Amino acid sequence: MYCVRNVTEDLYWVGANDHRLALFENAYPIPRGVSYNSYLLTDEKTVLFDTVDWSGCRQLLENMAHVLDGRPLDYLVINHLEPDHAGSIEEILLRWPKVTIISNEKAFMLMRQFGFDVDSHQIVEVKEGDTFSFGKHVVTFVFAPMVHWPEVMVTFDTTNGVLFSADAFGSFGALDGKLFADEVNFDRDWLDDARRYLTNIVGKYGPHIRLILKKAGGILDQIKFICPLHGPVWRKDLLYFIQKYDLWGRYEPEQKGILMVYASMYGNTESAMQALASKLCDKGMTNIAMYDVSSTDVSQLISEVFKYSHMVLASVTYNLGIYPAMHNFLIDMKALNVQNRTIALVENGSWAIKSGDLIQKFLSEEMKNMTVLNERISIASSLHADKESELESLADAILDSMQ
Ligand SMILES: Cc1cc2nc3c(=O)[nH]c(=O)nc-3n(C[C@H](O)[C@H](O)[C@H](O)COP(=O)(O)O)c2cc1C
Repeated sequence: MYCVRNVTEDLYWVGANDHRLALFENAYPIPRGVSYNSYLLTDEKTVLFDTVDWSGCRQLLENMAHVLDGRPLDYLVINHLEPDHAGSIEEILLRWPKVTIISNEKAFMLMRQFGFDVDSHQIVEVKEGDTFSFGKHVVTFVFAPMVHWPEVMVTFDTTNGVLFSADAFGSFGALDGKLFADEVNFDRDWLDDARRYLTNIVGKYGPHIRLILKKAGGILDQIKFICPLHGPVWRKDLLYFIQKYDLWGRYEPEQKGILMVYASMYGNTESAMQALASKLCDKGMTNIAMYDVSSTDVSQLISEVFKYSHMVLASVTYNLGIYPAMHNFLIDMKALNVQNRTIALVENGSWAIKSGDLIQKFLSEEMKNMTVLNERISIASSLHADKESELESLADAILDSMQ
């Protein structure tokens, strides 16, 4: 059965939802599923903007057949060549051999690399700022390299203000009918997944996010819809989401609050973190999120890192090193260019306590603009009541640093 929705009068969402995939990019858990968004414009010419993952191809074809209603497909615009969007290109070319493909030089190179037979079809190679008319609708192409691949471009329809934003402004989560961000409680139900999507996938490329925001800044008043390749379409309150992107692209936190992450084998480090959290709450700071590094997917931790201003990292010593899951979290933060955070450390060990120094060294030498507080709690196996004052001082130091 076809499943389409109008974005505007003559623009249709013709994508597919996926609740079966467990790991996006074979890496990120997606318990809420994901959508592959593809859009079909029915102007004097018909135009498909990007395709879907191969797994959604049948749905795409059924949706297209319904909207086209016997008309041919005239143009295929490819903004992003990653297979979760480009996987159905070859099928489109087989079914509509007369279609003209519009994309850029790098994307055409990738199409050939991935084995799509583009050279036996009409192609139009566009450059930054080129325009193209499909009848009523005139679009312009804006390059957005590394958001999230080098060939990425976004297409702006100057006629109706639709921005086809590729992976930018996307989110994990299947749509399940609700196409528009204003049809869901985005802040409550979607923001965490939108942040987890962006920060894990493109977090490393903050400067590139800032560049595309700068380009969009020039035409902000003309953008009426943002149509990303995953997740809801934006037609109201666009600035809410643009401002989040601005923060994430600058590695600035969304909230003053504390992310507490611990690595604990037998529960003593965990117990110390609970005691510290209670002290912080006693003193009035309740915006705290606590995670066990061993049982939390690192993509969720990364998302939380981008949200909160402060962190407490607590780790046992393990074979004279940092506990492996905590070490992995640090490596991930570094890989994604996380910066501008204030961190307090708690370490634990039973005979040679090393984890605090090692984490401090990693944060100071391997990462940028990470402030580590001087106060640190060092636990010999378990935290005893005589260390209550140290707990108190650490809580005070964290709160002072939040002023
Ligand atoms: C495989 C293994 C390696 C460990 N290596 C060290 C170590 O190098 N130095 C140390 O002081 N403690 C080491 N420990 C002990 C733990 O770090 C220690 O018992 C800690 O207090 C446990 O805290 P927890 O209750 O939060 O798990 C090791 C424990 C295990 C199981």
